[in-house]
Amino acid sequence: MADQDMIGVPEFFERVMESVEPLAPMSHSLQEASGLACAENVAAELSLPSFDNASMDGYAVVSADVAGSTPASPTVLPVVGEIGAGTARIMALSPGTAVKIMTGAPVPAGCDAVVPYEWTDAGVAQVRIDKAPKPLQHIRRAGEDVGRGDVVVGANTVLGPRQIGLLAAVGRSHVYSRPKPRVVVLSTGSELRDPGSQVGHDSIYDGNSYMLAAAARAAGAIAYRVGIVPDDPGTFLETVHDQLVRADLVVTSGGVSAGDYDVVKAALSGEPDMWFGRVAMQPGKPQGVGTIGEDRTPIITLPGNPVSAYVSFEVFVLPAIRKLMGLTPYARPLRRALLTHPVSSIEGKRQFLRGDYSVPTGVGGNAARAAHVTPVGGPGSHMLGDLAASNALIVVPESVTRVEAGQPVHVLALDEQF
Ligand SMILES: Nc1nc2c(c(=O)[nH]1)N[C@H]1C(S)=C(S)[C@@H](COP(=O)(O)OP(=O)(O)OC[C@H]3O[C@@H](n4cnc5c(N)ncnc54)[C@H](O)[C@@H]3O)O[C@H]1N2
Ligand code: MOO
Repeated sequence: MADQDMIGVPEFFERVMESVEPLAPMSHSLQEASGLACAENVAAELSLPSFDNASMDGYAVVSADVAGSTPASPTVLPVVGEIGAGTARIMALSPGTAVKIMTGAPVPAGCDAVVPYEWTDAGVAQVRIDKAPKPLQHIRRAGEDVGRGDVVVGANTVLGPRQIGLLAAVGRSHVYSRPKPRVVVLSTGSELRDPGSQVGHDSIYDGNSYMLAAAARAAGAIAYRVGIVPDDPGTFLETVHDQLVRADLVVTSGGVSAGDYDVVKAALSGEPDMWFGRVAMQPGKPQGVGTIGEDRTPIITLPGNPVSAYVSFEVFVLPAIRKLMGLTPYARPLRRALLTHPVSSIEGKRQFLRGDYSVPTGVGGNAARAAHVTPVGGPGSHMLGDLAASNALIVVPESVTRVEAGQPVHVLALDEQF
């Protein structure tokens, strides 16, 4: 039976994405910039290498002086000096002489090859050369890697280790990039207690705010776990407003369904920008999104059942965090896998089932090498043990009610970096 009041996952996704905009770029030190999206085209202010230098420890020579050297017919040259890496003094090499040189040291003027130690007797006052380097051999030429003025990192590039290394190598200490969003996480429910305290038959530990804060950090955000707010709309509103000063995004769990104490809905339904409703998915049906406060800070209100909260985070909050960070794609990419056991699903809802996803790395035929996914546990949205035992969500489309073993399905690989 079609439910008129229910919106589809793509529609709710759009609502969530419309509530967030990429954060304004700011200058970050290279240490801080790791994992951020670059917001400028960085042009190298110097070339790499920035001067001709030795690629081997050995002797700087004029190649013509040592041409034809062999063990049977070696060349012997006087060693007239030594240049280590970090030596700024420019030395010139006179023909018929050799200068000891270390890897990375600037080659002296006139030198056009370096003879590695292994091709010599490693002499100090004079050196016997048993093998001839070709012209330019063992010399790293200025600019052969990066030219001065080259764009070394473009806008929107994610600043990973290689980019950070390159920026440092061309002398940049800071880079304009989009900051990590500050995500305030709070959980609602008068039944909730902090781990480490006592629970009775009327109370449970607050797993969600820890889980969601950890998920926000894993997504690249700075997470502030506010913790538990009781089922009192006044206290909830006061707590949220107090947090807005340090929030680029607020994420709540619980209090959004049809119960008598659904505090989040009760507190926020008067807000002009808020939308509460039902989304055609399982788990994760009751949802809310909007903005709050003078700065219109985005707020996403997730359902309280732990698996519902986690699935909703993966499907909606993670993409919102990535949009704030300027990271694309926003949503986790779907992967294809063969189902090892049949699953059934509810018509009209997109089902997210827990699974164990594996990509074989060994040899074998196509089927043997294909990724597989095994369902883990049932569909219950309270099954946190099964969630923790899984590494993927199996996505069953709205129109599908059963998928047989051996059939391909889409999965969200939860630990995949993208
Ligand atoms: N009459 C109806 N009842 C419910 C409906 C409905 O449509 N009609 N929807 C169900 C679905 S689906 C979900 S999902 C939940 C969502 O409810 P809420 O968002 O209001 O969440 P709560 O009622 O506060 O809690 C639900 C459940 O999760 C536990 N919980 C909550 N917070 C935490 C936490 N931080 N850590 C661990 N566990 C938590 C809570 O104790 C409840 O058991 O509503 C259904 N009901
Ligand atoms: O839609 Mo609820 O999230 O199934 O438990």
